[in-house]
Amino acid sequence: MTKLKIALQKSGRLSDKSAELLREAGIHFPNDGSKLRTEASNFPLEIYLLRDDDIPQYVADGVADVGIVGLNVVAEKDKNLKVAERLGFGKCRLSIAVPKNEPFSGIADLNGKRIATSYSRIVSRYLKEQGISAEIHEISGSVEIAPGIGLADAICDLVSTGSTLLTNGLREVVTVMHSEAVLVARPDLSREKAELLDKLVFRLQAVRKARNHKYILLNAPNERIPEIARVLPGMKSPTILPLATEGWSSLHSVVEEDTFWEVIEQLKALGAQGILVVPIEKMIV
Ligand SMILES: Nc1ncnc2c1ncn2[C@@H]1O[C@H](COP(=O)(O)OP(=O)(O)OP(=O)(O)O)[C@@H](O)[C@H]1O
Ligand SMILES: O=P(O)(O)OC[C@H]1O[C@H](OP(=O)(O)OP(=O)(O)O)[C@H](O)[C@@H]1O
Ligand SMILES: [Mg+2]
Repeated sequence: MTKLKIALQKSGRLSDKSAELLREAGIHFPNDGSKLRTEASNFPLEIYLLRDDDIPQYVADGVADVGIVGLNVVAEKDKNLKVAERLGFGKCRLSIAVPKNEPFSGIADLNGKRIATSYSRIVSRYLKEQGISAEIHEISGSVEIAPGIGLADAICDLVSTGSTLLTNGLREVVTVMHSEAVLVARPDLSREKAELLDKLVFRLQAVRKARNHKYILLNAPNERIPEIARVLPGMKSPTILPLATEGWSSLHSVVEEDTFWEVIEQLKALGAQGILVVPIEKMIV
């Protein structure tokens, strides 16, 4: 039987969330932390646990068929890979930062400067696009220390909360790219493997949509139902059920996580009562 081979980060920022996403998609596999190769028991999937930097190369070489890795690593390694799905976790940005007291009036200030980074390819490409000529110092980690020890004038590294920059006396001045975990695939998969990839993507989408939506139930006077239904269009239209209390109905729908609180405010203003919000496990539209 054909199996799809997937590469996941062994241990790091993406590991737990990658495994959790597969489990939520109903794919079960043993993960005792020491085995670097394992198999799903209920989906034709073989799992390799690797360093994240190696994943694009393994997928490009056909050692693995697909992989979960940060878009930042995909862009840096620059292999011929297809992004099959954005996964919505591991969100961060790749930014240029300078010592906090250093004046910075624009990207042109980087001309002739030394920039320390682990992302030399992305940074070179970016500086070239911007017409800036700077010296790039490639280092593999602890990039934020570079200006403090006289190794560079600026850095380019991943930022999420900004606390690492703050602790190291740096300030973010330019965002080079936004990143999140993505599922990447080799573009030349066999038909059987491409079908398995489609099945996997379908399941991941169902999990992701469910995570981004909530199921909402509320009571409302019948005369307010049309207005409330406009605020809560749901997947097609809301379900409306009569309550035992004369002149009242119960309305069920789905609401997006991002707009959730604004929608609740509007519903309250429209006279909704007894609002219940529950998580959705899977969502297939
Ligand atoms: N602060 C952050 N917030 C959110 N996501 C991040 C953050 N830092 C990194 N990431 C994302 O997680 C990915 C993995 O980061 P991690 O620090 O685990 O990598 P690593 O140290 O290179 O791991 P490995 O040992 O596998 O090489 C990054 O490539 C990026 O996409
Ligand atoms: O903006 P913040 O929330 O502070 O996050 C940014 C830091 O996170 C990442 O490092 P990580 O903590 O993963 O350590 P690593 O460099 O050892 O991989 C990244 O390289 C930054 O140093
Ligand atoms: Mg790495």
